[in-house]
Amino acid sequence: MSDMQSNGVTVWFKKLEHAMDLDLPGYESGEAAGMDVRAAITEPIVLKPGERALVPAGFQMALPRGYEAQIRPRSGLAYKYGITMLNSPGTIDSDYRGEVKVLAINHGNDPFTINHGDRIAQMVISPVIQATVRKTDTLPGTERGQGGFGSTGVA
Ligand SMILES: O=c1ccn([C@H]2C[C@H](O)[C@@H](COP(=O)(O)OP(=O)(O)OP(=O)(O)O)O2)c(=O)[nH]1
Ligand SMILES: [Mg+2]
Repeated sequence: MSDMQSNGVTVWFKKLEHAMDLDLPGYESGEAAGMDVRAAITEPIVLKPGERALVPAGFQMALPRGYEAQIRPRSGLAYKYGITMLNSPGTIDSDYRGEVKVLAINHGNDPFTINHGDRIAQMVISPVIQATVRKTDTLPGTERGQGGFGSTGVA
């Protein structure tokens, strides 16, 4: 992908031993927001309804400072089988150098098998802001005030 297409943001990947036969995460269409992430496992994982598993993705990565990667569900797996990410969106910090993993959970009614190489999740690269944290005893007032959790009605 050219720098023009990628908005000048480069992400570096290092494949791990157990994933040498797999494609690195990749965009499946020209303007896809997420790169699909594959399961890098030595034997299939069977998730019974309600079960979760930390699925290795087979790579380490380096994001530029000021960016995160979000591990999100694929809607097809969610719709057809109830497979999602328990911590969605999972957060990959730009200073993380461990193997990326996917925390999958089966919210469906049937056991679901994850095989080596399956596209189990997608990963979106996103800018983040690290705010300056300051302490005060008085916050600026607003029209909403403390109203929340449906205070404006439902329809
Ligand atoms: O779906 C995920 C979520 C996290 N991570 C890795 C990358 C991330 O940078 C690190 C820490 O994640 P997070 O901050 O969400 O977890 P934590 O429980 O706060 O752990 P820590 O104390 O290590 O920050 O774990 C993944 O590989 N997959
Ligand atoms: Mg953390």
